[in-house]
Amino acid sequence: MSSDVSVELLSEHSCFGGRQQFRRHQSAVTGLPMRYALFLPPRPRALLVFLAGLTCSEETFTMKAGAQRLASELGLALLMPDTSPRGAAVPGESDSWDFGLAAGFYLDATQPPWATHWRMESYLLNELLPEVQAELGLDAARTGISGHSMGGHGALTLALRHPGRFAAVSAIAPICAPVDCPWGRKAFAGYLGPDESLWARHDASRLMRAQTQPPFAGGILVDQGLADIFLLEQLQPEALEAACVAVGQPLQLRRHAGYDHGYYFIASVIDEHLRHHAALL
Ligand SMILES: N[C@@H](CCC(=O)N[C@@H](CS)C(=O)NCC(=O)O)C(=O)O
Repeated sequence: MSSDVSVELLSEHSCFGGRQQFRRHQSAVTGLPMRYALFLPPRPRALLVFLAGLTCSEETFTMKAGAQRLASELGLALLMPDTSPRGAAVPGESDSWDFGLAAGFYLDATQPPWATHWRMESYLLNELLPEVQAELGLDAARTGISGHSMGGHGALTLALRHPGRFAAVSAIAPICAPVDCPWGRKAFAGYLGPDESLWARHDASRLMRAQTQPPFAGGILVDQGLADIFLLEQLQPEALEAACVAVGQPLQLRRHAGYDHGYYFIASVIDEHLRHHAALL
């Protein structure tokens, strides 16, 4: 258990020789209590942050992906943050499933009424991650990031926006070009306002194109199901692929016939993501 008294252990479960914990702590950044899940293998030698998608919480990946068995074997601690602040009672926060609650998009909102609490980027980078890294004695060279859908967007953009903070990156069915898709446009308009020039700073494909040299020498792994109903309109992996080609960034983009957007797909490819990170961290 964390030695930090401000971290509350909500539950703990033995799991593949390690411990699956659910925790809550008070965030100064969001001004709210925040929940997260942490899987601790018997001998943690690296840390993988996994960001979940729209409608999810810290429980979703933890309970559905089946990542703990191999993570335990590889010595990977797994950190699963929540997908937005909760409990702020911002008017309209639960009006739609793709904006507000469980739809934080891993950025800091600048627009009222979101800007006060919806600060997931600063919360993750300046608060949660340093806290967990310090507890485990693991630095950035031993930290990777991955995610699914909105969380894949989060993994790619946070790694690109914060060079040196993550030594490995991967994503499963990520939103690759949010400036050009309905989910991204709705979120960015609401959280960042009407000036679209500011949106590009949170768009993985545009951020990649702006690189002067390939940022991830170890390569990026992306898996995408071809029976994913969100593929064409929302996810657009071809935009990330083209951006990586343009800057010489190695990208392994694997397209899987028959797989949809859900956790059966994630469970089917998660082992290779864990191995990707374990090899680089
Ligand atoms: N709420 C939407 C879909 C939301 C959705 O597919 N969310 C994805 C992330 S974008 C997810 O992981 N959902 C949780 C789950 O499948 O357990 C719907 O019902 O059509």
